[in-house]
Amino acid sequence: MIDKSIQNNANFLSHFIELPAFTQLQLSDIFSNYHTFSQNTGILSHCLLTERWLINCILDTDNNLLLEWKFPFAWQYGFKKMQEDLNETLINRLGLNSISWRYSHAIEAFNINKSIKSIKHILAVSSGKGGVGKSSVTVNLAAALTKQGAKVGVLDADIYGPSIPTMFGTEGSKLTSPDGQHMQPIMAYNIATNSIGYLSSEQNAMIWRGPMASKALIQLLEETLWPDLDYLIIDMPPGTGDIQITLGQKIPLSSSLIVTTPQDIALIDARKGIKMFNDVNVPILGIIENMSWHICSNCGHAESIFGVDGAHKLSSEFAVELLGQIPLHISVREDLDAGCPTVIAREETDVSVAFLSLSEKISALNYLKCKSMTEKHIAITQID
Ligand SMILES: Nc1ncnc2c1ncn2[C@@H]1O[C@H](COP(=O)(O)OP(=O)(O)OP(=O)(O)O)[C@@H](O)[C@H]1O
Repeated sequence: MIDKSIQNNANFLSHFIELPAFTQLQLSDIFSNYHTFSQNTGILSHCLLTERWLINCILDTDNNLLLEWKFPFAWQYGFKKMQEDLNETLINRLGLNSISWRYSHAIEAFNINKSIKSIKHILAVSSGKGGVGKSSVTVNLAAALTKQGAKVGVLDADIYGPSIPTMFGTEGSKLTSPDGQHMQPIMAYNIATNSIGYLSSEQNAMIWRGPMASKALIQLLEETLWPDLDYLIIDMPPGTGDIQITLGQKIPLSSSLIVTTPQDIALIDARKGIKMFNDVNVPILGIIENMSWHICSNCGHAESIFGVDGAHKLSSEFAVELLGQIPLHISVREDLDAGCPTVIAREETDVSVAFLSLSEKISALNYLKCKSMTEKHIAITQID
Protein backbone atom coordinates (compact mmCIF):
# COMPACT_ATOMS: atom_id res chain seq x y z
CA MET A 1 0.00 0.00 0.00
CA ILE A 2 1.37 3.42 -0.91
CA ASP A 3 0.06 6.11 1.40
CA LYS A 4 -0.44 9.77 0.61
CA SER A 5 2.81 11.04 2.12
CA ILE A 6 4.80 8.58 0.04
CA GLN A 7 2.89 9.71 -3.03
CA ASN A 8 3.82 13.32 -2.11
CA ASN A 9 7.47 12.37 -1.78
CA ALA A 10 7.33 10.71 -5.16
CA ASN A 11 5.76 13.81 -6.68
CA PHE A 12 8.52 15.85 -5.14
CA LEU A 13 11.19 13.52 -6.53
CA SER A 14 9.69 13.69 -9.98
CA HIS A 15 10.30 17.46 -10.06
CA PHE A 16 13.98 17.10 -10.53
CA ILE A 17 14.98 13.59 -11.44
CA GLU A 18 14.36 11.46 -14.41
CA LEU A 19 13.58 8.12 -12.85
CA PRO A 20 10.92 5.63 -13.85
CA ALA A 21 7.78 6.27 -11.75
CA PHE A 22 7.98 2.83 -10.16
CA THR A 23 11.58 3.47 -9.02
CA GLN A 24 10.53 6.80 -7.53
CA LEU A 25 7.77 5.19 -5.53
CA GLN A 26 10.05 2.45 -4.28
CA LEU A 27 12.66 5.03 -3.23
CA SER A 28 10.07 7.11 -1.42
CA ASP A 29 8.65 4.07 0.28
CA ILE A 30 12.05 2.89 1.56
CA PHE A 31 13.23 6.29 2.80
CA SER A 32 9.88 7.22 4.36
CA ASN A 33 9.88 4.01 6.35
CA TYR A 34 13.47 4.25 7.44
CA HIS A 35 13.38 5.06 11.14
CA THR A 36 16.75 6.61 11.78
CA PHE A 37 15.94 7.15 15.44
CA SER A 38 14.62 3.66 15.78
CA GLN A 39 13.76 3.48 19.47
CA ASN A 40 12.02 6.85 19.42
CA THR A 41 9.84 8.74 17.03
CA GLY A 42 11.75 8.13 13.83
CA ILE A 43 11.29 11.86 13.32
CA LEU A 44 14.05 12.24 10.76
CA SER A 45 12.59 9.65 8.41
CA HIS A 46 9.73 12.01 7.56
CA CYS A 47 12.17 14.65 6.43
CA LEU A 48 14.64 12.62 4.40
CA LEU A 49 12.90 13.37 1.12
CA THR A 50 10.46 16.17 1.90
CA GLU A 51 13.17 18.53 3.22
CA ARG A 52 15.08 18.31 -0.07
CA TRP A 53 18.30 17.03 1.44
CA LEU A 54 18.58 14.63 -1.52
CA ILE A 55 20.01 16.97 -4.10
CA ASN A 56 20.83 14.55 -6.90
CA CYS A 57 19.38 11.19 -7.85
CA ILE A 58 20.56 9.83 -11.17
CA LEU A 59 20.16 6.37 -12.68
CA ASP A 60 22.54 5.54 -15.53
CA THR A 61 21.89 3.10 -18.38
CA ASP A 62 23.81 0.32 -16.55
CA ASN A 63 21.45 0.61 -13.57
CA ASN A 64 23.92 2.38 -11.29
CA LEU A 65 22.20 4.87 -9.02
CA LEU A 66 23.78 8.05 -7.66
CA LEU A 67 22.29 9.42 -4.44
CA GLU A 68 23.82 12.78 -3.52
CA TRP A 69 22.76 14.41 -0.25
CA LYS A 70 23.41 17.76 1.37
CA PHE A 71 22.34 18.13 4.99
CA PRO A 72 21.92 21.41 6.93
CA PHE A 73 23.43 19.73 10.04
CA ALA A 74 26.39 17.46 10.78
CA TRP A 75 25.26 13.91 10.06
CA GLN A 76 28.23 11.98 8.71
CA TYR A 77 27.84 9.10 11.17
CA GLY A 78 24.06 8.86 10.72
CA PHE A 79 24.57 8.92 6.96
CA LYS A 80 27.06 6.04 7.13
CA LYS A 81 24.55 4.03 9.18
CA MET A 82 21.73 4.84 6.75
CA GLN A 83 23.93 3.72 3.87
CA GLU A 84 24.77 0.43 5.62
CA ASP A 85 21.13 -0.16 6.57
CA LEU A 86 19.58 0.62 3.19
CA ASN A 87 22.13 -0.16 0.48
CA GLU A 88 21.21 -3.81 0.01
CA THR A 89 17.45 -3.24 0.31
CA LEU A 90 17.59 -0.54 -2.36
CA ILE A 91 19.71 -2.66 -4.69
CA ASN A 92 17.39 -5.66 -4.33
CA ARG A 93 14.06 -3.84 -4.48
CA LEU A 94 15.03 -1.53 -7.32
CA GLY A 95 17.02 -4.17 -9.23
CA LEU A 96 20.14 -1.98 -9.27
CA ASN A 97 23.70 -2.79 -10.17
CA SER A 98 25.24 -0.45 -7.59
CA ILE A 99 24.61 2.74 -5.58
CA SER A 100 27.03 5.64 -5.05
CA TRP A 101 26.23 7.52 -1.86
CA ARG A 102 27.55 11.07 -1.60
CA TYR A 103 27.43 13.11 1.59
CA SER A 104 28.02 16.79 2.25
CA HIS A 105 26.70 19.30 4.75
CA ALA A 106 26.41 23.04 5.11
CA ILE A 107 25.32 23.65 8.69
CA GLU A 108 22.61 26.26 8.81
CA ALA A 109 22.62 29.02 11.42
CA PHE A 110 19.43 30.59 12.74
CA ASN A 111 20.03 32.73 15.78
CA ILE A 112 23.25 34.58 15.02
CA ASN A 113 24.37 36.62 18.00
CA LYS A 114 25.80 39.98 17.01
CA SER A 115 28.69 39.86 19.43
CA ILE A 116 29.80 36.34 18.48
CA LYS A 117 29.10 36.08 14.78
CA SER A 118 31.55 33.24 14.26
CA ILE A 119 29.36 30.74 16.16
CA LYS A 120 26.36 29.11 14.46
CA HIS A 121 24.85 27.22 17.42
CA ILE A 122 25.42 27.40 21.16
CA LEU A 123 24.44 24.26 23.05
CA ALA A 124 24.41 24.31 26.87
CA VAL A 125 25.05 21.10 28.81
CA SER A 126 23.41 21.37 32.25
CA SER A 127 22.58 19.19 35.19
CA GLY A 128 20.41 19.71 38.24
CA LYS A 129 22.97 17.92 40.37
CA GLY A 130 26.79 17.84 40.47
CA GLY A 131 28.79 14.72 39.62
CA VAL A 132 26.37 13.15 37.14
CA GLY A 133 28.92 13.35 34.32
CA LYS A 134 28.06 16.69 32.71
CA SER A 135 31.70 17.51 31.83
CA SER A 136 32.40 13.96 30.66
CA VAL A 137 29.39 14.18 28.33
CA THR A 138 30.45 17.65 27.13
CA VAL A 139 33.94 16.61 25.99
CA ASN A 140 32.87 13.31 24.44
CA LEU A 141 29.95 14.99 22.68
CA ALA A 142 32.32 17.66 21.35
CA ALA A 143 34.65 14.95 20.05
CA ALA A 144 31.72 13.05 18.50
CA LEU A 145 30.39 16.16 16.71
CA THR A 146 33.91 16.77 15.36
CA LYS A 147 33.83 13.21 13.97
CA GLN A 148 30.54 14.05 12.25
CA GLY A 149 32.50 16.71 10.36
CA ALA A 150 31.47 19.76 12.43
CA LYS A 151 33.69 22.59 13.70
CA VAL A 152 33.34 22.54 17.46
CA GLY A 153 34.35 24.59 20.50
CA VAL A 154 33.91 24.02 24.22
CA LEU A 155 33.47 26.69 26.89
CA ASP A 156 33.99 25.42 30.41
CA ALA A 157 31.69 27.58 32.54
CA ASP A 158 31.74 25.24 35.52
CA ILE A 159 33.08 27.67 38.12
CA TYR A 160 32.69 25.14 40.91
CA GLY A 161 35.10 22.65 39.36
CA PRO A 162 36.49 23.45 35.90
CA SER A 163 37.53 20.00 34.69
CA ILE A 164 37.65 20.52 30.91
CA PRO A 165 41.43 21.27 30.83
CA THR A 166 42.14 17.94 32.57
CA MET A 167 39.74 16.04 30.31
CA PHE A 168 41.27 17.51 27.12
CA GLY A 169 44.85 17.18 28.39
CA THR A 170 45.39 20.96 28.28
CA GLU A 171 45.86 21.47 32.01
CA GLY A 172 48.52 24.07 32.74
CA SER A 173 48.03 25.81 29.35
CA LYS A 174 48.06 29.59 29.62
CA LEU A 175 45.78 31.82 27.58
CA THR A 176 47.40 34.40 25.32
CA SER A 177 45.97 37.66 24.04
CA PRO A 178 47.00 39.13 20.67
CA ASP A 179 45.47 42.56 21.45
CA GLY A 180 45.48 42.76 25.24
CA GLN A 181 41.67 42.46 25.26
CA HIS A 182 40.66 39.14 23.75
CA MET A 183 41.69 35.58 24.54
CA GLN A 184 43.05 33.08 22.06
CA PRO A 185 41.32 29.71 22.71
CA ILE A 186 43.43 26.65 23.47
CA MET A 187 43.13 23.94 20.80
CA ALA A 188 42.75 20.26 21.74
CA TYR A 189 41.98 17.52 19.18
CA ASN A 190 40.86 20.23 16.72
CA ILE A 191 38.39 21.60 19.28
CA ALA A 192 38.71 25.25 20.41
CA THR A 193 38.49 25.45 24.20
CA ASN A 194 38.35 28.10 26.86
CA SER A 195 37.92 27.51 30.56
CA ILE A 196 37.70 29.38 33.76
CA GLY A 197 40.38 26.86 34.77
CA TYR A 198 42.95 28.47 32.39
CA LEU A 199 42.38 31.80 34.11
CA SER A 200 42.42 31.15 37.78
CA SER A 201 43.19 28.46 40.24
CA GLU A 202 40.30 26.25 41.34
CA GLN A 203 40.36 27.86 44.80
CA ASN A 204 39.84 31.34 43.33
CA ALA A 205 37.11 30.17 41.01
CA MET A 206 35.22 28.58 43.90
CA ILE A 207 34.61 31.92 45.62
CA TRP A 208 32.82 33.45 42.62
CA ARG A 209 29.16 33.77 43.30
CA GLY A 210 25.97 35.21 41.79
CA PRO A 211 26.21 38.23 39.48
CA MET A 212 30.01 38.29 39.57
CA ALA A 213 30.19 34.73 38.27
CA SER A 214 27.54 35.26 35.54
CA LYS A 215 29.32 38.42 34.38
CA ALA A 216 32.69 36.68 34.25
CA LEU A 217 31.25 33.74 32.31
CA ILE A 218 29.55 35.94 29.73
CA GLN A 219 32.82 37.85 29.33
CA LEU A 220 34.63 34.56 28.82
CA LEU A 221 32.16 33.69 26.06
CA GLU A 222 32.24 37.07 24.33
CA GLU A 223 35.91 37.91 24.67
CA THR A 224 37.32 34.67 23.32
CA LEU A 225 38.54 34.77 19.73
CA TRP A 226 36.47 31.77 18.66
CA PRO A 227 37.29 30.53 15.18
CA ASP A 228 34.32 29.83 12.86
CA LEU A 229 32.34 27.21 14.78
CA ASP A 230 29.26 25.17 13.92
CA TYR A 231 28.68 24.30 17.58
CA LEU A 232 29.96 25.83 20.79
CA ILE A 233 29.15 23.56 23.72
CA ILE A 234 29.00 25.21 27.14
CA ASP A 235 29.65 23.08 30.21
CA MET A 236 27.35 24.94 32.60
CA PRO A 237 27.78 25.13 36.37
CA PRO A 238 25.68 22.37 38.00
CA GLY A 239 22.46 23.26 39.81
CA THR A 240 19.38 25.39 39.33
CA GLY A 241 20.26 28.72 40.90
CA ASP A 242 20.56 32.36 39.81
CA ILE A 243 23.77 31.83 37.83
CA GLN A 244 22.17 29.13 35.68
CA ILE A 245 19.03 31.23 35.09
CA THR A 246 21.03 34.35 34.18
CA LEU A 247 23.27 32.41 31.80
CA GLY A 248 20.28 30.64 30.22
CA GLN A 249 18.60 33.99 29.59
CA LYS A 250 21.61 36.04 28.48
CA ILE A 251 23.34 33.56 26.21
CA PRO A 252 21.66 33.06 22.82
CA LEU A 253 21.24 29.30 23.15
CA SER A 254 20.04 27.13 20.29
CA SER A 255 19.40 24.27 22.69
CA SER A 256 20.07 23.10 26.19
CA LEU A 257 20.77 19.48 27.06
CA ILE A 258 20.14 18.12 30.55
CA VAL A 259 22.36 15.36 31.89
CA THR A 260 21.08 13.01 34.56
CA THR A 261 21.70 9.51 35.88
CA PRO A 262 18.87 6.99 36.34
CA GLN A 263 19.02 7.43 40.14
CA ASP A 264 15.97 8.95 41.83
CA ILE A 265 18.03 11.61 43.57
CA ALA A 266 19.53 12.81 40.26
CA LEU A 267 16.14 12.68 38.54
CA ILE A 268 14.56 14.92 41.19
CA ASP A 269 17.23 17.56 40.43
CA ALA A 270 16.91 17.05 36.67
CA ARG A 271 13.17 17.69 37.07
CA LYS A 272 13.98 21.01 38.83
CA GLY A 273 16.34 21.89 35.96
CA ILE A 274 13.69 21.24 33.30
CA LYS A 275 11.12 23.33 35.23
CA MET A 276 13.61 26.16 35.69
CA PHE A 277 14.50 26.29 31.96
CA ASN A 278 10.83 26.05 30.98
CA ASP A 279 9.98 28.95 33.33
CA VAL A 280 12.56 31.24 31.77
CA ASN A 281 11.94 30.06 28.20
CA VAL A 282 15.29 28.44 27.60
CA PRO A 283 14.85 25.94 24.75
CA ILE A 284 15.35 22.35 26.00
CA LEU A 285 16.34 19.84 23.36
CA GLY A 286 16.20 16.82 25.65
CA ILE A 287 17.73 14.66 28.35
CA ILE A 288 20.92 12.63 28.25
CA GLU A 289 21.05 9.72 30.65
CA ASN A 290 24.60 8.97 31.78
CA MET A 291 25.71 5.84 33.64
CA SER A 292 22.57 4.08 32.36
CA TRP A 293 24.09 0.66 32.95
CA HIS A 294 27.50 -0.58 34.02
CA ILE A 295 29.57 -2.58 31.54
CA CYS A 296 32.07 -4.85 33.31
CA SER A 297 35.50 -4.40 31.75
CA ASN A 298 36.36 -8.06 32.44
CA CYS A 299 33.35 -9.99 31.16
CA GLY A 300 31.28 -7.32 29.35
CA HIS A 301 28.24 -8.06 31.53
CA ALA A 302 25.82 -5.11 31.72
CA GLU A 303 24.09 -4.24 34.99
CA SER A 304 21.71 -1.35 35.76
CA ILE A 305 23.26 -0.37 39.07
CA PHE A 306 21.52 3.04 39.27
CA GLY A 307 18.07 1.73 38.32
CA VAL A 308 16.18 1.49 35.04
CA ASP A 309 13.80 3.64 33.02
CA GLY A 310 14.38 6.80 35.10
CA ALA A 311 15.10 9.06 32.13
CA HIS A 312 12.37 7.39 30.03
CA LYS A 313 9.82 8.33 32.71
CA LEU A 314 11.18 11.87 32.95
CA SER A 315 11.05 12.21 29.20
CA SER A 316 7.35 11.24 29.05
CA GLU A 317 6.47 13.32 32.13
CA PHE A 318 7.77 16.53 30.52
CA ALA A 319 7.36 15.55 26.87
CA VAL A 320 11.06 16.09 26.25
CA GLU A 321 13.17 13.85 24.07
CA LEU A 322 15.47 11.23 25.61
CA LEU A 323 18.48 12.01 23.44
CA GLY A 324 20.65 9.09 24.43
CA GLN A 325 21.88 6.71 27.11
CA ILE A 326 25.58 6.39 27.92
CA PRO A 327 26.96 3.36 29.76
CA LEU A 328 29.09 3.55 32.88
CA HIS A 329 32.45 2.13 31.87
CA ILE A 330 35.85 2.40 33.48
CA SER A 331 37.37 3.52 30.14
CA VAL A 332 35.37 6.79 30.26
CA ARG A 333 36.99 7.79 33.55
CA GLU A 334 40.45 6.47 32.64
CA ASP A 335 40.53 8.20 29.26
CA LEU A 336 39.40 11.53 30.71
CA ASP A 337 41.95 11.33 33.51
CA ALA A 338 44.57 10.74 30.79
CA GLY A 339 43.34 13.81 28.88
CA CYS A 340 41.81 12.07 25.83
CA PRO A 341 38.01 11.54 25.50
CA THR A 342 37.01 7.90 24.81
CA VAL A 343 35.42 8.87 21.47
CA ILE A 344 38.96 9.75 20.29
CA ALA A 345 40.95 7.22 22.35
CA ARG A 346 38.83 4.12 21.54
CA GLU A 347 36.79 4.62 18.40
CA GLU A 348 35.01 1.30 17.93
CA THR A 349 33.82 0.72 21.50
CA ASP A 350 30.22 0.68 22.80
CA VAL A 351 30.88 3.95 24.64
CA SER A 352 32.08 5.70 21.46
CA VAL A 353 29.14 4.36 19.46
CA ALA A 354 26.75 5.65 22.16
CA PHE A 355 28.30 9.15 21.94
CA LEU A 356 28.29 9.14 18.13
CA SER A 357 24.60 8.18 18.06
CA LEU A 358 23.92 10.89 20.64
CA SER A 359 25.72 13.52 18.56
CA GLU A 360 23.91 12.48 15.40
CA LYS A 361 20.58 12.90 17.09
CA ILE A 362 21.50 16.20 18.74
CA SER A 363 22.69 17.82 15.51
CA ALA A 364 19.58 16.73 13.56
CA LEU A 365 17.05 17.58 16.28
CA ASN A 366 18.74 20.90 17.04
CA TYR A 367 18.36 21.83 13.38
CA LEU A 368 14.70 20.78 13.23
CA LYS A 369 13.88 22.60 16.48
CA CYS A 370 15.65 25.84 15.46
CA LYS A 371 13.93 25.73 12.08
CA SER A 372 10.48 25.25 13.57
CA MET A 373 11.05 28.03 16.14
CA THR A 374 12.22 30.39 13.40
CA GLU A 375 9.15 29.59 11.28
CA LYS A 376 6.85 30.18 14.28
CA HIS A 377 8.61 33.48 15.00
CA ILE A 378 8.18 34.63 11.39
CA ALA A 379 4.49 33.63 11.47
CA ILE A 380 3.90 35.59 14.72
CA THR A 381 5.74 38.64 13.37
CA GLN A 382 3.58 38.57 10.24
CA ILE A 383 0.35 38.41 12.30
CA ASP A 384 1.57 41.35 14.45
N1 LIG B 1 29.79 7.11 31.77
C1 LIG B 1 30.77 7.13 32.66
N2 LIG B 1 31.51 6.02 32.94
C2 LIG B 1 32.51 6.04 33.85
N3 LIG B 1 32.88 7.13 34.54
C3 LIG B 1 32.19 8.27 34.33
C4 LIG B 1 31.11 8.33 33.37
N4 LIG B 1 30.64 9.60 33.37
C5 LIG B 1 31.37 10.29 34.24
N5 LIG B 1 32.29 9.50 34.82
C6 LIG B 1 33.27 9.88 35.86
O1 LIG B 1 32.53 10.43 36.96
C7 LIG B 1 33.22 11.54 37.53
C8 LIG B 1 32.31 12.79 37.50
O2 LIG B 1 32.10 13.15 36.17
P1 LIG B 1 32.06 14.67 35.68
O3 LIG B 1 33.18 15.46 36.26
O4 LIG B 1 31.89 14.65 34.21
O5 LIG B 1 30.68 15.12 36.36
P2 LIG B 1 30.05 16.57 36.43
O6 LIG B 1 28.58 16.35 36.43
O7 LIG B 1 30.60 17.45 35.39
O8 LIG B 1 30.55 17.02 37.85
P3 LIG B 1 30.53 18.54 38.43
O9 LIG B 1 29.13 18.89 38.52
O10 LIG B 1 31.20 18.36 39.74
O11 LIG B 1 31.30 19.36 37.47
C9 LIG B 1 34.49 11.72 36.72
O12 LIG B 1 35.55 11.07 37.38
C10 LIG B 1 34.21 10.99 35.40
O13 LIG B 1 35.37 10.48 34.79
